[in-house]
Amino acid sequence: MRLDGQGGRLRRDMSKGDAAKPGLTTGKERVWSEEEKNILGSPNESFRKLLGGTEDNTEGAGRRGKAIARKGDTLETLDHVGDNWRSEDRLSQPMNHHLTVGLCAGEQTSPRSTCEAERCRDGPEPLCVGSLSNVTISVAPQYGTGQKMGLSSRPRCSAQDLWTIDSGIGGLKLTVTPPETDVVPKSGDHPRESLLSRRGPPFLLNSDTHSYAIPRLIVTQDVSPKRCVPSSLSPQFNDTGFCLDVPLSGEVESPCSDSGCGGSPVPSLFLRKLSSSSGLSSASSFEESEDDFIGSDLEPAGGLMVCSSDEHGASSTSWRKLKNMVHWSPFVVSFKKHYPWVQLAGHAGNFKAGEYGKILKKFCQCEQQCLEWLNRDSLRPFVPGYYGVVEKEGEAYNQMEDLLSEFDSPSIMDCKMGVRTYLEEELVKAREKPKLRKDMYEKMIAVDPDAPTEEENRQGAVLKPRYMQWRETLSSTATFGFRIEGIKRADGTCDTNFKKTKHREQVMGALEDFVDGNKNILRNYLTRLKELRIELEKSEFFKQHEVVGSSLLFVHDSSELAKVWMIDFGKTVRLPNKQTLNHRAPWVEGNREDGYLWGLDNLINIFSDMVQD
Ligand SMILES: Nc1ncnc2c1ncn2[C@@H]1O[C@H](COP(=O)(O)OP(=O)(O)OP(=O)(O)O)[C@@H](O)[C@H]1O
Ligand SMILES: O=P(O)(O)O[C@@H]1[C@H](O)[C@H](O)[C@@H](OP(=O)(O)O)[C@H](OP(=O)(O)O)[C@H]1O
Repeated sequence: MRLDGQGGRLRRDMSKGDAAKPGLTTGKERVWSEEEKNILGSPNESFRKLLGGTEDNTEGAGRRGKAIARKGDTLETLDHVGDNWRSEDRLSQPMNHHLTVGLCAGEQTSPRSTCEAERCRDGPEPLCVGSLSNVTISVAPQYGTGQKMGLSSRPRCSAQDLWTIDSGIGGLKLTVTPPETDVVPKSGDHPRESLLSRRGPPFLLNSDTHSYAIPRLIVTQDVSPKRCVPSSLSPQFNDTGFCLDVPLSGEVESPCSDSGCGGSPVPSLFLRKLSSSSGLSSASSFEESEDDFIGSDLEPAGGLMVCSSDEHGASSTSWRKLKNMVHWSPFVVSFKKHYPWVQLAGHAGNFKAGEYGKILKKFCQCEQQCLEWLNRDSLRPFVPGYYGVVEKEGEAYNQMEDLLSEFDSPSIMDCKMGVRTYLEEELVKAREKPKLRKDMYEKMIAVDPDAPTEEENRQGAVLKPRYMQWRETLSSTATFGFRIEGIKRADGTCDTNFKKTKHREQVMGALEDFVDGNKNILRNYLTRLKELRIELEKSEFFKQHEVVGSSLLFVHDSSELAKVWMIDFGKTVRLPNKQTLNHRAPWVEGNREDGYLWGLDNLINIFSDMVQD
């Protein structure tokens, strides 16, 4: 259930300390919705933004309520009495932490017992839960850097304190959930779906109207993500196929998999225009307006898909993106520059254009938590900057750095890393609840009509792990621990026909073509890959995560600037019980090794050979 200001809720007026008194007025509790992100308070508080709260509309009681608001870098709880909101407490919100808010209001006959039953006690910010559900607000990283969070004016969460506040709104208490919680949703949950439809995103930034976060209030019963336990079962899937009598399905759930879109990589390009900035304008001139986009959602990605390529080769494009450029010397001069945004691989419909230099990728909790962590990890220079979650047209997106923005007519390559492309938990799920995939069968026979077993031909479908394993062995994933997913050359042509690029010579040929024989670019890539390896070997994040389906994005341009970043953390999951991986050991189901570093070693070897040749 989401608090959206629509539904009123009967509640007992606990005012004047007389909580248990029968016959108290009942009224409607109102919760501020996203649309009610008013600027509150007096003029000198005009930067305060309401994040969420409750209002007691008890008849005769006047308007009373409590809310959480943001002002500058601090969060505040606000008391609302009569027509005015006043600031009550200031909270320093730790970066990247989620706030859990307990609304102590509702039909409460025994506040004391509720208070005791829940974790209302002295100590660091009790989670104060009344008869209403918890509310989760998440806060964007830019919210502030304080380490401790204060509480409302009632630091001791006694029953008396709780239920005698103001007009009877039981209190609005905050607690911090550390970010180091496990990120894997409980088995059976599709994280993206569960987040968006079951309990809503933990926080949404409204990209259209604000340059900073305006979280929504979301009611949730369960604020801590669940983890799937690795299977102790031995592998049952192999290349010989699956002979299970199972229903056909368009989807096998997996973290952040977007099966609904079919799963086919669809190169697409955003065609967009950024608002022009004028001469000596300030930072605001960098902000783009959605209205400035050329065209709108003509294809599922939300941008314009003007380039596509298929299994059979390249296609050229007529795309372009306009970007504001500001030169700071000797004068600030702005002009528009054309550069492309291309989605080389991945699920169609996953991306939208974001603010200046940023892109939006469909929200995925795994990815969000990884990006948050990675942005604080030693791997920071090798991942896109992360800018929180934004909402656009009713959907949640992770906002991240557009890695193409610093390049001129970039050449791009996506390499999927690791020896396997499915999580161990996907195997477990597929065993427990096998679902046949007709779409995957069709993709399979399009590449190799002889690949399916007789059984699979009869069924006209395959299981996802079977398809994934077939893709791995057909390409260089199984033999080298990486595979090329797609290449976009400087001339705009795209190629995603690498499903059968398996052998070293084939890989080298593709790389040679990608850099157009330019040894300097190869050398620059090699340097960057080696730097990445050093950081990966040091990284705490990397040690503690099973990294599956993640890619390295290679980008260079004619200036010979050549960079590599890690992208796609939709299937990167934290290991339980302080387990760590070395990312080079062979995978045996249960050990969760992913072969990422082994793949990187091989990639580095290939680049080294090519540089020397
Ligand atoms: N931060 C970024 N900057 C620029 N381009 C990006 C960025 N992230 C992704 N892309 C582009 O989008 C493509 C797909 O990205 P990504 O792998 O994250 O998507 P996905 O839909 O999760 O993929 P998959 O289906 O493999 O899980 C990349 O190949 C790249 O072309
Ligand atoms: O590249 P192909 O041959 O099109 O195959 C897809 C690819 O393996 C994706 O990585 C995978 O998504 P995940 O990595 O998110 O599982 C997708 O599964 P899906 O269709 O279930 O989304 C596959 O269909």
